[in-house]
Amino acid sequence: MATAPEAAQLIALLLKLINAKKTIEIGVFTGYSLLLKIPDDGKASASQFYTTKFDYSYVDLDRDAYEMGFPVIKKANDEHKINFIQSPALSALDELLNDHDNRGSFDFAFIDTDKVSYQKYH
Ligand SMILES: C[S@@+](CC[C@H](N)C(=O)[O-])C[C@H]1O[C@@H](n2cnc3c(N)ncnc32)[C@H](O)[C@@H]1O
Repeated sequence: MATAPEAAQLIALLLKLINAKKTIEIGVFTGYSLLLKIPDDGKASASQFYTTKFDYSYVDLDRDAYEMGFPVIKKANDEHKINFIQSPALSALDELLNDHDNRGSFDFAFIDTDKVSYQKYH
């Protein structure tokens, strides 16, 4: 299920207020909430995922739902900015932390995934 519009607007406002440059979203579904997080000058690619300091990464097990929302992402001209990682969240996060440059480097994280694992994501 996608984020409620009013929660999404709050997230977008917070991101603007803190001028977030590096963010991660765990739980993408069709991508509704990811479109809120990318400023006009944002850019990311799969090869940059573990290394850049200016990055917008999105992790989800399910690529099919993301593909369903992809035409809207394309219409917004944001497809080249998105680093979609198809992976279980915990292994993606573990891999991310293997690169010490990533530790403490994210300005914002939106966790919107399996609720029973939330404690493990911190
Ligand atoms: C509530 S939806 C995300 C909604 C999205 N943030 C939005 O606002 O449009 C939850 C998503 O988490 C994904 N998910 C569930 N368990 C996961 C896991 N262990 N690792 C990665 N993704 C997972 C599901 O495939 C689903 O797409």
